[in-house]
Amino acid sequence: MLVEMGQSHLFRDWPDPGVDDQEKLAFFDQIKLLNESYPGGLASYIKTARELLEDSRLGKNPFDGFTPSVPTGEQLTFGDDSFINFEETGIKEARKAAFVLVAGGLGERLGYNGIKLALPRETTTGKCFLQHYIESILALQEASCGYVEVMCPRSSSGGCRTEIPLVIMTSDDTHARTLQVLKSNAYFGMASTQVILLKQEKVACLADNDARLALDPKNKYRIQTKPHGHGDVHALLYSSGLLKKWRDEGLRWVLFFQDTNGLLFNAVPAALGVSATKQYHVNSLAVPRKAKEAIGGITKLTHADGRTMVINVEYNQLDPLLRASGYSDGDVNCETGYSPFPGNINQLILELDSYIEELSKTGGSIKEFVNPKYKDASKSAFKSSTRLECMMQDYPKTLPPTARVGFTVMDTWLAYAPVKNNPEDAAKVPKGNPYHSATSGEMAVYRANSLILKKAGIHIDEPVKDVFNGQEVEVWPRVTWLPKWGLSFAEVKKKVGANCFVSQPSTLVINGRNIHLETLSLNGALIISSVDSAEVRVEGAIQNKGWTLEKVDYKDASFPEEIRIRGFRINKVEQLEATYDQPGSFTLKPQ
Ligand SMILES: O=c1ccn([C@@H]2O[C@H](COP(=O)(O)OP(=O)(O)O[C@H]3OC[C@@H](O)[C@H](O)[C@H]3O)[C@@H](O)[C@H]2O)c(=O)[nH]1
Ligand SMILES: [Mg+2]
Repeated sequence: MLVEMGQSHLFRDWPDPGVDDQEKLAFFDQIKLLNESYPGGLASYIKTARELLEDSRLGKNPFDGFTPSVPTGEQLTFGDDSFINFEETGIKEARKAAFVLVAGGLGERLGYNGIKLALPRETTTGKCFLQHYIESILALQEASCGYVEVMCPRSSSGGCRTEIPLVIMTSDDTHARTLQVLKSNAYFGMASTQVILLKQEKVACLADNDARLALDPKNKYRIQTKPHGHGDVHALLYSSGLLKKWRDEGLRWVLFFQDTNGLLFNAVPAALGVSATKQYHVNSLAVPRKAKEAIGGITKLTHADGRTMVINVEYNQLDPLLRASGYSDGDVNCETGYSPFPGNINQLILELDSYIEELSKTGGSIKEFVNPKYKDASKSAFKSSTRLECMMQDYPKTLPPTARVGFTVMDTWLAYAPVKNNPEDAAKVPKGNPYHSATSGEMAVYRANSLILKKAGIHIDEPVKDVFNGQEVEVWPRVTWLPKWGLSFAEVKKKVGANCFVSQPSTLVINGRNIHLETLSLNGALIISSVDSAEVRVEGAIQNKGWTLEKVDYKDASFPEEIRIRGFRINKVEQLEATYDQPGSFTLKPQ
């Protein structure tokens, strides 16, 4: 096959039989793996690569024949009646959902040495993204089962058996460390069988326009490989057999999400509610997008022949597409101060039946692209080897016109704060655009929680502006809570009274389910923990020196990397710590 596919250069320098035989056999083991892990095998990979490389060489526009325009979608406003209704519907549906986390990426832009899932989402509690995700899914599971028990009380005797599956797609770069974090933390409270790891394989690198495979510079008996992109998740899910198993178990939805968005679960219940209400086959979550922000734009594409689709146009392709379509300024903000195209946050909700139907046709393969960096304008040679890539959000590209494809826009403060950029690059982001750094990711958690409490009626001080690692951010009170404390806005409202106050320098950690803030006035730090069977009312004024933020320079190697990249550490000067580990009713009333 390799010879037929024009790959004889791979063997050209091989010594005679008897020399390096083990290495030669290992070469064929690798070929076998590359062949098996690609839909249609290596021959198909090479054939597609030739076509895409030729298109790239000719400078063909991948959107040739399509005209972009701004699509209309569902716009949600946090906290209004429709939002609250969507959240309630979403929580009911959650027990019919499976979650899929794509976490095979290296995070090259962030440059962190560990896996991104193990990074703290915020450093007040120090809980990592993975723990927060798992606790959020468990909270959804319990809340969703609560509805079942109310609807059919007989099932309550044996408790709710639903376990919402969590699939994590890993790669050789992340697999072992992801498994290790899960195992050493008892899967953060999930059953170990509830979490399924699927490892994506890398794909062969291409050395030239003829799609000759590139040899590993360090080993002439190995082919160089690189990641194929998060689009692999569809083929992996399909070949794993999980989708059909889920369908047989009565599941209806598959929710895809990415490694470092600390706000995502603020948006999940309502977004799922939109999918269920509108019966969307595909629902993409979006936020208002700043021009040139490194997030894809959701775009309506209309072909000359009348076909239309609503699809993500990746951030590096939006500007050229707009320029080629008569928008001479390209990717710019409109009068609202935002790009007219909603920004894709790559949280997709797919309806399971139609997903299986589509994958039965495609096997899960996703439209690929190639992005070679040429040596010069002749486009005859590459600076370094390239490979085919694919993106999970390109899934709708092959759907029939009858498919119900929609999107849901929410506020950025509520739904999106990824950690993708290292401090140096973040500080260079155009003014007014989000930093997407560890600093902004953590500050966004405090801001969102503060704003949610504020909307629920608590008086919260205005934030102060401060600069960490060269990035100016708003610093709100450091408020965090367990997902099961405030899974939805309705839930938060039930637990806070109108006469509460939290000052700007304060820290409030809510570590329990049934904690009611009745008349709390906080100026300092309060860490309150309780078991589920304890009901705690918090009343009165709490005043102490609290927890302060101290600046840390990202170049200061005396601090651990996860602290340096955010530019501050928390100095725990003084706090009131209250723990309720017995069932019963309690009141915390310091004065
Ligand atoms: O091969 C890969 C590459 C990436 N990934 C995962 O995919 C997720 C996204 O990766 P990146 O953070 O590199 O993605 P990007 O920032 O380039 O863009 C992505 O997020 C923002 C959206 O607006 C873009 O449309 C989307 O492509 C991460 O969770 C990463 O771990 C894989 O699982 N495998
Ligand atoms: Mg990337």
